[in-house]
Amino acid sequence: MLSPFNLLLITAGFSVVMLFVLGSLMRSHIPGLREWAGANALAAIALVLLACRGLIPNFLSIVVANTLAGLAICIIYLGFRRYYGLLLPLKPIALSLLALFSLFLVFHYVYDSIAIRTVIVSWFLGIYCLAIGLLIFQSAHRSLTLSPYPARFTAWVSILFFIGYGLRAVVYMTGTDHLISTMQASSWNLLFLSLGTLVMPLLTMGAIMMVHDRMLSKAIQDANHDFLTGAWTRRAFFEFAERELLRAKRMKRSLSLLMFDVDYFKRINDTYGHATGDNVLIDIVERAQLEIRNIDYIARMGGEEFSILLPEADANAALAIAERLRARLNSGTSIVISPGQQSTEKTVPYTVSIGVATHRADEGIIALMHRADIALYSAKAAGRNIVITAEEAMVREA
Ligand SMILES: Nc1nc2c(ncn2[C@@H]2O[C@H](COP(=O)(O)OP(=O)(O)OP(=O)(O)O)[C@@H](O)[C@H]2O)c(=O)[nH]1
Repeated sequence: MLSPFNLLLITAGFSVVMLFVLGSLMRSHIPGLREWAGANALAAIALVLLACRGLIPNFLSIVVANTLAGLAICIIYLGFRRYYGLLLPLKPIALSLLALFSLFLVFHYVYDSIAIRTVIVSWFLGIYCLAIGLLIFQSAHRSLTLSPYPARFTAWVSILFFIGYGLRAVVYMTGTDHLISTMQASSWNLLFLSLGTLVMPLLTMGAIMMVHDRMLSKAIQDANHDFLTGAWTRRAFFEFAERELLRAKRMKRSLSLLMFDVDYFKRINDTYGHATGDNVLIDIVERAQLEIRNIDYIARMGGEEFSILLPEADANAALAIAERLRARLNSGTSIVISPGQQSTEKTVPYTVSIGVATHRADEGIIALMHRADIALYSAKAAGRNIVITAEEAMVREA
């Protein structure tokens, strides 16, 4: 039967269930999870204390229970701040909780009024819900997201709860409903308690959706980006290449490909160490990014081999970009070498060889890559630190 007692216990049960769901996500180490779990544990205790009204001392079922409910919403709010990497305003939050606790003491032991206490706790919870909603709306752009839906859902749910708590405060401030006990089965009380049962589960569900979204975005980001250089991975490259090839065919536009490889990279590793070799790879991608347009894609295909896909670049444009790139990378790089605490800077000379191919009608991406690859090998055979086109490579081979 729908009674305040049952509603409070059902909500406590929801919070316990949420604890298990949050627990299953803990190993993702996404900031905020600990706070949300802590808040649900506190909410479950607060709700059981509230439900035990009359069975346990009033101090526990009124003052402690409501302060714990307030603490739970504060911690949920802190969880969202942590999720977005924001500072935690612990002092104002502690002060607001102290105020809540003190007001409950006053309006129970000095001037006993359940209506005033209800108004106070409704404002308290409502304002924190509003703060959560506004925080998410303002901070959503800070987070790596796949879809805006989880954050929007959570923010709107928080705003709706703010409205619900505001209405509850108004109803008891104006005496629209005359509250004698929290366990009173009046329509207003049941309505607000029912609404209250949804707060923790829905805010937690929103948080879980946001955690999932971040986990998925991070997994996709990791799968698509080379961990060392930040360039696209081979996997991502093929995706883009297929898409750009279709677009080039459809729009009858050019598409070119550069394949390049560091010359004598093994020697660089052997002379300066593997860490310096890594720095050379990072430097290559940083410099190449400056040379290419924002519609181009640079990918690390493996080891010291890279590809650059050049949409809307014909053979002449591709050759010009390749020459510019070769010249830029040929200038040697200043690399900070950090043995222990001391860091020294030295110039590590390196060069690259580049093969260029421009898409031919009815050619697939594998065939295009193959021709660029042959051009690259031809550049290596020609002495390295040189750009060779696929057409030139064919002439050289003949
Ligand atoms: N530092 C570093 N070295 C790598 C990485 N991946 C591959 N290598 C090294 O790159 C070197 C490639 O050597 P080779 O294939 O002989 O090519 P190369 O010395 O550049 O010679 P050419 O390509 O013929 O000019 C090997 O020594 C690999 O160990 C990496 O992520 N970091």
